[in-house]
Amino acid sequence: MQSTTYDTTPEESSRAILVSLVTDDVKRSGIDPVYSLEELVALADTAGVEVLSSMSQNREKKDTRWFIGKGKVQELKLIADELGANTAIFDQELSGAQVRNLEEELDLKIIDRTQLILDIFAQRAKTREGIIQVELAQLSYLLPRLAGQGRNLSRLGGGIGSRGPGESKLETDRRHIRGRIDELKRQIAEVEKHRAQQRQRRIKSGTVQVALVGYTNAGKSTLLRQLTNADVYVQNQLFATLDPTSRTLELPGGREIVLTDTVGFIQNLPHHLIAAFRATLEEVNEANLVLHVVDASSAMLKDQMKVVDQLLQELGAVDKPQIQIYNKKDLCTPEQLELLPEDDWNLRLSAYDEKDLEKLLNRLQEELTGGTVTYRVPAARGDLASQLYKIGEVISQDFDEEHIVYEVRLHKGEAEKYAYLLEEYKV
Ligand SMILES: Nc1nc2c(ncn2[C@@H]2O[C@H](COP(=O)(O)OP(=O)(O)OP(=O)(O)O)[C@@H](O)[C@H]2O)c(=O)[nH]1
Ligand SMILES: [Mg+2]
Repeated sequence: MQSTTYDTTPEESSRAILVSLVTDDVKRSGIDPVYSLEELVALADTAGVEVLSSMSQNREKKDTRWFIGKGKVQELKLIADELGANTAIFDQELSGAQVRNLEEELDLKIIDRTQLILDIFAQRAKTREGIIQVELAQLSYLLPRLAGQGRNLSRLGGGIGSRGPGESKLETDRRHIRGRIDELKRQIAEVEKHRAQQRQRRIKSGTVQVALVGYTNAGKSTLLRQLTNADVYVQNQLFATLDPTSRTLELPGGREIVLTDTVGFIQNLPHHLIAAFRATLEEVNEANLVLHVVDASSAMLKDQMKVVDQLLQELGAVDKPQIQIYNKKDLCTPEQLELLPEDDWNLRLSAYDEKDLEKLLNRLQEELTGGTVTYRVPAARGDLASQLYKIGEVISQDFDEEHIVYEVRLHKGEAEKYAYLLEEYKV
């Protein structure tokens, strides 16, 4: 089977003007358009695009033909000419027809936020799994936009936004792309199966899993590196991490746990991307404990936490015991620090402060190594057995007349939540 990498080196550097349209829908969505545009600058920067200028328009609704108003299109044309731009990046999703119209009118490469994010992911994808997932997301995004886009893409050559399926791909018909999508889905199903087997093995071996999740650039990889000396990529860039990395970590009491770093979240994360990365993100669902890493110094802290919570909800991981890690404490003003809660479930720290790391380790030790309890469960009740694995680490199991006797070391948070279900089987 042919393998495809869309990670092409830009032939010409992209010089872009960023465009945001603030419609009533955007206002209602609760997304701060100013912050979103700032984030688009960071995304463009991460993708290696030179940002020349940005503009935004307030409008009740988007224009069907041009997305922004016709007058604004002309303004964009003037600015682009004056600054020598070759690209315009829109902060909201465009339809295929809008892209085509804008490209014809402006003679600029037109891309939107989703495409930019997909592009960054394509640059970053290194493992087979990551590459398959990105390609699936790109094709799913492209398929409904295919009509009429081929000409433009082939005309515009390399650079940002062309890391999508290239010219030769676009000459092939939709059926071909659908076939490829099916093939990728099949491969992802295989990946999922493989991951499920790995998880099963880990569960059997009683390994305690802790997942680092959080907004992009919050400091997840830094924490993993600081705690485990893992050689992971830390960058002041968005989406530095794409593929989950796991490392074992020894707690102060000597117990080993597995700590997993995951892909960062962002507001308006393209839907196709979430769908394609489900297998990867599913790791979070298997964790016994979630560490939600937050950049406490960010002015958008609340919004970023909300985005992460929503995504955890979508993944079905919202009920996991979760400790909020308010990271980058060293960058916070005293006023910011004062607003941050601190208790068992909320820790303030700096990933670069040894004392803080010790504090975190002690907290993990406390959370993951509670007391042990013995349960005697009918052998036929597999459903109860799976509950047992949720509330703690099974240290031993013995058969006893159609029953299984489990010795379980309870995880503090989970035990409180689920243990009552098993109360009657306690020995
Ligand atoms: N001052 C300070 N900087 C930090 C701290 N933790 C992380 N950083 C910096 O924040 C930036 C992002 O860190 P990463 O660890 O790459 O962030 P991440 O959450 O893994 O980001 P993605 O992989 O993009 O989701 C880097 O420049 C780090 O050096 C901290 O406690 N204090
Ligand atoms: Mg990272």
